[in-house]
Amino acid sequence: MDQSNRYARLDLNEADLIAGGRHVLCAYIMKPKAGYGYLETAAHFAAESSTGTNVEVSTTDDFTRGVDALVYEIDPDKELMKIAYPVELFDRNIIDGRAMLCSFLTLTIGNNQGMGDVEYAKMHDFYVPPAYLRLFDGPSMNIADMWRVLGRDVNDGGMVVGTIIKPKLGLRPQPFADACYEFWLGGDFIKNDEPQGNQTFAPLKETIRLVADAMKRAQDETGEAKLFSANITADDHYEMVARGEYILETFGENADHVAFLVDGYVTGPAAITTARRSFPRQFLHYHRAGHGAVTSPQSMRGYTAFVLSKMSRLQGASGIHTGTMGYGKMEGEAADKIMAFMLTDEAAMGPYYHQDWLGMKATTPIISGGMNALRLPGFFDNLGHSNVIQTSGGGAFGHLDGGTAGAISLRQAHDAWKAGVDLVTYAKEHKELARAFESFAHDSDKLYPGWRDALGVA
Ligand SMILES: O=C(COP(=O)(O)O)[C@H](O)[C@H](O)COP(=O)(O)O
Ligand SMILES: [Mg+2]
Repeated sequence: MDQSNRYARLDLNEADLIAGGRHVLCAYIMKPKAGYGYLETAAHFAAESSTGTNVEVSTTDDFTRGVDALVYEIDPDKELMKIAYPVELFDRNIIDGRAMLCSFLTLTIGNNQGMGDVEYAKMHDFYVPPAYLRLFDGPSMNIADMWRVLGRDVNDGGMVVGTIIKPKLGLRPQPFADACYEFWLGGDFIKNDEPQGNQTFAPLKETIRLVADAMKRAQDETGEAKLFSANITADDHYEMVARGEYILETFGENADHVAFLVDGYVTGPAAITTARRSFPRQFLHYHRAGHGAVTSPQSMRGYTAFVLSKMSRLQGASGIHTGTMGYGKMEGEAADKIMAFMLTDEAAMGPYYHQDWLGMKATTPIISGGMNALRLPGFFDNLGHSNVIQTSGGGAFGHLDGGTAGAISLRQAHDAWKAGVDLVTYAKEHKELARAFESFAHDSDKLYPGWRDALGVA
């Protein structure tokens, strides 16, 4: 059944829809299955994503028609389809009338992902009007709060030097805490790797007790504040809260040095909101393991990493992984920096829509995945600043002289970039950085040809 006479309004103008403030706009790359017309499929997509189904139903009334999602633009050659969703379509909490991200997803990227007439459809951008934006929690904390704990400038405090405890799994509590202590002697911030939780060989309660003690000892030794991002990801809301409460109680006077890591792709928006609302005074660290299944450029369905990032700011993530924009080991490219700008700026342009955040706090980009000291300058040049959390797991614990030297080499690379000094020149006076060149020689050869002669390494 062709529903384009009801669910398509190609006469609608995007600027008018935005000025009207009544619609959430979504841009998709959509291809119909062979034999289906573009507009007809787009209209069926909008129907299935709002008030309709594949046939007319007798229960539809005039009010229903007023909240139809509408296809307002198509470009079949570019496979582009844009849909306007009336804000009233989205479910609201009974407890406080606020918005919920799961409802946004259920409609805009729900059943439409499995339709028989759609070859593929992927969301590349969305626009949120002020009336809907203000119903989201947004972040309560971000990197500024970390800078405050670290005693830095709260507007331009620079890179938070971080790591991920490696190996990814398989350390018992004491060696885990020892690795933390070692890194903290040179660095600022440690996160649990995302699968680390309450394995039988490393019970959370015992591990956290030892890590809290390691933090105290590292702070005494260095005279600096240290930060830990503890994984509280779980299926069960109560389990997450139990973990969070135990962790805060155990860190005691250092509880404000603790972030909570939630793996928000595998657990979904409910776990992010659990952390956001149960622990509004903690930095909420959104890890996104698994997102590549839908966000990879190879995947033609789901949504992009840009969309994932933008959603995380609405939900209230303090920080989210944004990949390494082509400078690390994970898939990504330099142009991914628009993802970071959408997270941090008061207003930013996405691939299709300009978004004004109306004062909603920024979400901090977390840069991670195959990074080390040598890769940082190129990364910062591309981004244009270094106000990010950067975690190097292998890049710290893979340093030939261990985790402390690894941490120091990362800080030195950041200092060199800040000072505008070439990394090889800086390494002549900074031995941990020089040893990073030797530790990650494959990268050094590629990024800094001639480093061997300059640093006197065979
Ligand atoms: O454990 C790591 C990186 O370890 P290492 O530094 O040893 O590579 C993170 O889970 C990845 O950063 C995830 O990817 P992304 O940050 O792109 O979500
Ligand atoms: Mg990891």
